[in-house]
Amino acid sequence: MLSLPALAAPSYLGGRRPERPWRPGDIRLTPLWRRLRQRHGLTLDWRGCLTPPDNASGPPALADYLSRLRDGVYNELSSGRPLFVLGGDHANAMAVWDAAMAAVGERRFGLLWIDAHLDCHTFMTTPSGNVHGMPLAALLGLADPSLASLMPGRCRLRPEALCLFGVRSYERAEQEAMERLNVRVIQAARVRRDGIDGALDGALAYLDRHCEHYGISIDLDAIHPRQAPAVATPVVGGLNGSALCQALCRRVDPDRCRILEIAEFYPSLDRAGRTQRLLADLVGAWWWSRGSRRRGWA
Ligand SMILES: NC(=[NH2+])NCCC[C@H](N)C(=O)O
Repeated sequence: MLSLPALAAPSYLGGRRPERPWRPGDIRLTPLWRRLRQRHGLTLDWRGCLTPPDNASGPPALADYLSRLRDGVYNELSSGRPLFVLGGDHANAMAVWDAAMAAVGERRFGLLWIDAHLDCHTFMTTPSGNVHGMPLAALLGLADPSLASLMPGRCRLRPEALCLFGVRSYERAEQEAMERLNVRVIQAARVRRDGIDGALDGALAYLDRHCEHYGISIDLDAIHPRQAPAVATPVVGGLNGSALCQALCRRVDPDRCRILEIAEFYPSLDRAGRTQRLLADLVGAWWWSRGSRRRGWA
């Protein structure tokens, strides 16, 4: 049994609906732990669990949370080991990827962002006011003052080192922002047309040209809502979960990709452990990609 360094970040402060924070070892998450162990030979080596204080809400609480998360991720990555971060809503990404860029070097780092949404709003353009729809704007340096005040660090993601994958729901303003920066966006329709292997090959070949190391951020709503119901903002027509796992396992380069974030996990919305099992398979696919044993890391 191999143990994978992991951080729990069950914050829903930037999300659309509240959710009771879970903890490592939580009995409600048994399908996840069990599948990881039995199918993938993995246990999670919990390096920490960052929970927001009870009844926390509003921007100051979120800013405080993100800064703790950023420090937690940064400390883990400084050890040189790989890391899996399980969230919580996608506002967490502002902390996770800031820390990754600080640890790895901003100019060497890229990001594969697998998501139904573009998550590139600011407080000036958001239709909902939810910060989980804004992390990429913050990371790309497009934040308005209110969004900037939530940011836990100063790193900037280079637009050419970002590739979005599986997108199918967005508003005009964020689409324009992405187009202005010339960010590579591979829409879900394109994935359907080219096949997931071909489309993922394209995404990773693109990142290979623009960065030395990359992270992967998976918003569970990228996947078809029938397969991953435990999300707050489901969108029809998602990626096929098991095909995505297989493609990741075949294509991700374990030497260049050391950090995986899985976000928008709302355990209370799951049905019969479906999302949890898929989540375990995504983690397994990443960890064992290209038959890697990730030697020298763990
Ligand atoms: N991380 C997410 N689930 N993002 C969904 C964002 C939905 C919509 N674009 C909004 O800003 O409200």
